[in-house]
This record gives sequence, C-alpha cells and structure tokens, in this order.
Amino acid sequence: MINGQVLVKVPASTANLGPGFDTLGMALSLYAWIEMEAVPGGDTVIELYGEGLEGIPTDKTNLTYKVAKLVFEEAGLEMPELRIAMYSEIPLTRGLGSSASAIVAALVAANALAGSPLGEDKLFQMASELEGHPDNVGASLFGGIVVSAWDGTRAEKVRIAPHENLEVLVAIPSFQLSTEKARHALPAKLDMKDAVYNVACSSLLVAALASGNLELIPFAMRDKLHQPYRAPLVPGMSEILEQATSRGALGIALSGAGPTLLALVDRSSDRKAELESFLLDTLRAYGIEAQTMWLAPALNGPELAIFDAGKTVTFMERIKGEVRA
Ligand SMILES: Nc1ncnc2c1ncn2[C@@H]1O[C@H](COP(=O)(O)OP(=O)(O)OP(=O)(O)O)[C@@H](O)[C@H]1O
Ligand SMILES: N[C@@H](CCO)C(=O)O
Repeated sequence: MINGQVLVKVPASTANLGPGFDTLGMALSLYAWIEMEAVPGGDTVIELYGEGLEGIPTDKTNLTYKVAKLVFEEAGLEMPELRIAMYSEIPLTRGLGSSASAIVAALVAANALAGSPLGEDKLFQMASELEGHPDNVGASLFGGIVVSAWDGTRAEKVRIAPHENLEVLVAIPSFQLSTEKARHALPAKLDMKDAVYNVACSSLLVAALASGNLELIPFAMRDKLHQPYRAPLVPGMSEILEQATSRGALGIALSGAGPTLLALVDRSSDRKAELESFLLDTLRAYGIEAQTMWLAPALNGPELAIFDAGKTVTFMERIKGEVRA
C-alpha cells in the first residue's frame, strides 16, 4: 500500500460515433481528476470540488468509493478508510462519459494506492462490467479511438491513433438525459436491413479512421440502430443529423446516450463558425439552450502521479494550472 496520495487525471469520452453502438469510443480533451489516499484510523471522506459534481453523494454510496472497494477486494487486500477528492470538467449525464471517467479514475487510483496489484487488462475488464459496455471506459483507459467488443464475459480492444486533422465540436444541451432512460428508448428487435446497414457503416467507419481516410466519414458515420429511436428525446436532433454534413461537419452523431451532439470536423475547415451557429440555432429553434465546446481527441489515457505522505499542497492547488478557467 502506498503511504501518500495518488492523483489521477482521466479524459472524457464519446461513445458510438454514430453506427458503432457500444463498440466505438474516442477520448476527448475534457478531464476529471481524482486524488485518493488511505486514512488509517480515520473515517472515509469524499470531497467534491467545482460546480460540475452537484448532486453526487459524498458518502460510501459514491461510485468512486464503491469502485475502489472492488479493487481492494479483487486484490485480496483489506479495504482502508479513504480520503477521495474529485474535480470534473465533464458535465454529468450529457453523453460525454462522466460515469466512465469516474469508474476509470477510481480503478486506476485505487490500484495505484494498493501497490498496483491489477494489470491494465484486468482494469479494462472490471470497467466494462461496471459500465455495462466497453466503449466509454475503453476510450478513457487507453486514449485515442478505441474499438472494442464485449461478450458479457470478456472485452477485447484495438486502439486507433486519431488522424491529426480531426477536431471535435460538441453542443451540450442544458438538460440531462441518463443513459438508463436513453437505453429504454431502444427497441427489443431490429429490422435485418437496418442491422446490415449498421454493420456496413460501422465497419467502414473503423476502416476510414484506421487508414486516415477522412473523406469517407460523412458516408460512414450514419446509424439506424439507436439514433432514430433516441431522436424524440433530443428536440432538434433529427434536423441536425440530417443537415450538419452540409453545414461544415465531416460527420455528426449523438454523443453516447446523449443529449450532446458531436461533430467531427477537419481542423483546416473554414466553416467552423457556420457549423457552430447551425448547431446552436437549430437547438434554440426547438427551445433547447446549449453550450458548444471545441475539443480534440485525447491521445492518452489516465495520467498518474504519486506524492509522499506529509502533504503540504492541497488537491485544488495541485491541479489548478490544468483545469479550464
Ligand atoms: N465523478 C463522479 N463521481 C461519482 N459518480 C459519478 C461521477 N460522474 C458520474 N457519476 C455517476 O454517473 C451518472 C451519469 O451516468 P450516465 O451514464 O447516465 O451519463 P454519462 O456517463 O455522463 O453519459 P454517457 O454514458 O451517455 O456518456 C451520474 O448521475 C452519477 O450517478
Ligand atoms: N453505448 C452507450 C453509451 C452510453 O453510456 C449507449 O449509447 O447507450
């Protein structure tokens, strides 16, 4: 067990990229930080900083504490009382992988605190099981674009380095949409034609991303498996999906389970302002206020730092140079 503090920085993620439902993920340049230390003889304390984590519990029902407990159990070690501090730029319940980032951050931090008994693959397996699908957690854990398949027992993945010209525009509506609710909107059965369409688009998209063939993205980034069923949950989404590629996007999708809409954009495009206005104006026409952010694919997974006990620097002082203003 480490006698000191463990600090972990984890990227947000977008899942599906349109057709790759529960399979494709990409890490994004928006981050969550967690600091964890054992407090022998003390009580567990969970400190949440910033405005982004409002409503998250600060007792042992907190997701990060429960995940840390699983790590200690899996390693066959006694669970210590913990101090957990967290700060997140990733808006909750918006389709940007906040729960996956919390799971990955807690897995990596608790494993480091326990002396790293579990390997990266074990953490990926645990994360996929905790989240219920490997797309977001894979991206947060490995960075870049991650193609993964999970059969309910084991997850396998291949990481793709994102093309250097890829930029990401997200439009984040002001309302929350839980993954649970967005999954309930999906049908139990799918038409064979739609299934074939998605296999084709998802396969082509992976091949286009892996070969750096950005011209194929507008054709490949289309979906008939989940987005049509989720569209009624996000007013304006259908119009945006239909028109964004003619307004400057390379590709457009619902980010994860939504409600955020995510456009892939060529960094050198001179139509960025037009695209941003189109997303905001269309959502506003349907009565939805949204915030846009220009992001990049995050190339790396978690960053880990370990500090000796006898701390003189606070958590927020440690990360303040890095967080968004
Ligand atoms: N930092 C955190 N600490 C503790 N719990 C968190 C944290 N971040 C997210 N969660 C939990 O995850 C829930 C959000 O998960 P949900 O899957 O609905 O949305 P999301 O992960 O933001 O979006 P998506 O999975 O579509 O990308 C929150 O309501 C909260 O319960
Ligand atoms: N693949 C998942 C991501 C959200 O957690 C979904 O679309 O439901």
